Amino acid sequence: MVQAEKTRREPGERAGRLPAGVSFAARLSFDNVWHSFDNHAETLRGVSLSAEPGEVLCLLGPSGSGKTTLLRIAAGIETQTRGRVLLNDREISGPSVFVPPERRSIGLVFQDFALFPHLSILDNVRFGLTALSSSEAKREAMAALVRVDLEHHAHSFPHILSGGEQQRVALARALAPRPAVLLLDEPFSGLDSRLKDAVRAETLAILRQSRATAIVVTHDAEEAMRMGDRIALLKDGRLVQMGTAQTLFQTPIDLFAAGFFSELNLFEATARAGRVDTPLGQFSAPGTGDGVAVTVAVRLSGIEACEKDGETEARVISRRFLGEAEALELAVPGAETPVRARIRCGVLPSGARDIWLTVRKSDVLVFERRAENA
Ligand SMILES: Nc1ncnc2c1ncn2[C@@H]1O[C@H](COP(=O)(O)OP(=O)(O)OP(=O)(O)O)[C@@H](O)[C@H]1O
Repeated sequence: MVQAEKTRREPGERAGRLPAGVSFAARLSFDNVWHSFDNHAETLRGVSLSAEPGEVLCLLGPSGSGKTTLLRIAAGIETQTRGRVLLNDREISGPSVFVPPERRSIGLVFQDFALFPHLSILDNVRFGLTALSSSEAKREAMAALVRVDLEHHAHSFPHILSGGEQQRVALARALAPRPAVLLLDEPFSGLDSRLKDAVRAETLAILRQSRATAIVVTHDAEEAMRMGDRIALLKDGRLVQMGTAQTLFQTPIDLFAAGFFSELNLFEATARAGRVDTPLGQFSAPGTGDGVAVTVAVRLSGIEACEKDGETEARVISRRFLGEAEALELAVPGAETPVRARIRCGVLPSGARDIWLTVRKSDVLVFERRAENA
């Protein structure tokens, strides 16, 4: 299966061969959206966000944070309890408006692809093209299959296709009606990890070419960073932070956001004169008042280790080989629990025991301790 995937063209090549955009991209906005299932706690609590025309927006968050529910509300297969959904400033769902799913120009790709096993690939893709004549629907479906490079499988049945190919059929089916917005719910979660990177890159290329606005649900921060023009991070039904991957990674709004993007060592400290002391050294905490309790988060990847000339002494407790990197557990004077570090392989000689650490300042984040961070 993997071999066959490799013989295809690169995604970028496809863009040159086929006609450009197929959709009129639209802005999709959620305005103060609340939701709860009958007699259950709130699933969404006042979410307001917009996906801009033509952008790929990733909805990121842990399991149960409300990502799928938000997508289903946009598609019209779930209804919010309060708030509005707008497509290009036109309300498609609100207190007195409900545009049915088939009239929203919004396509949906499900987690499990949801292909009909008894229909050919072509008929699967044709399925949503009910507004067209039979011959037009066939032509459009074939064009959508060409777009995902699967026209040669038009008359095959889903079971003979690899997971990656099935995902592309699902994408072709969703794109065939030329939606203004495409919603993808964990589209790569069913794929073999070796296939994932290739299918993700291809999907992104196809989305760009289609020019549809896309909202992609994922719980994987790395995937969100690879795919999203912007990322909306959700927690417990609330929008925590929204921005580019760089913004969320470099300036996370709180400890939750920081921990979602990086593995962290945490130290509790008290700010004094704009600085905080930790077992890994003293760091600046600009703007933090004297006596304020803070959590200092140090990225595992921000700790460098060497045999001499570092800033903090440490003793190696354990080392685990991870290929390009090595995971270290270290005893550091003053630290109640082992400090973890992720260093490049080969930096420390095997058998190194007493070592020195240096922390990159850009990998230190200081957050005032609040109830939810504590
Ligand atoms: N039909 C339902 N009835 C009651 N509660 C539900 C129902 N479907 C989902 N929930 C709850 O609503 C919350 C949000 O679910 P949702 O599927 O939107 O989260 P999610 O972020 O997409 O999670 P996941 O990544 O696990 O799919 C969860 O706590 C879930 O248990």
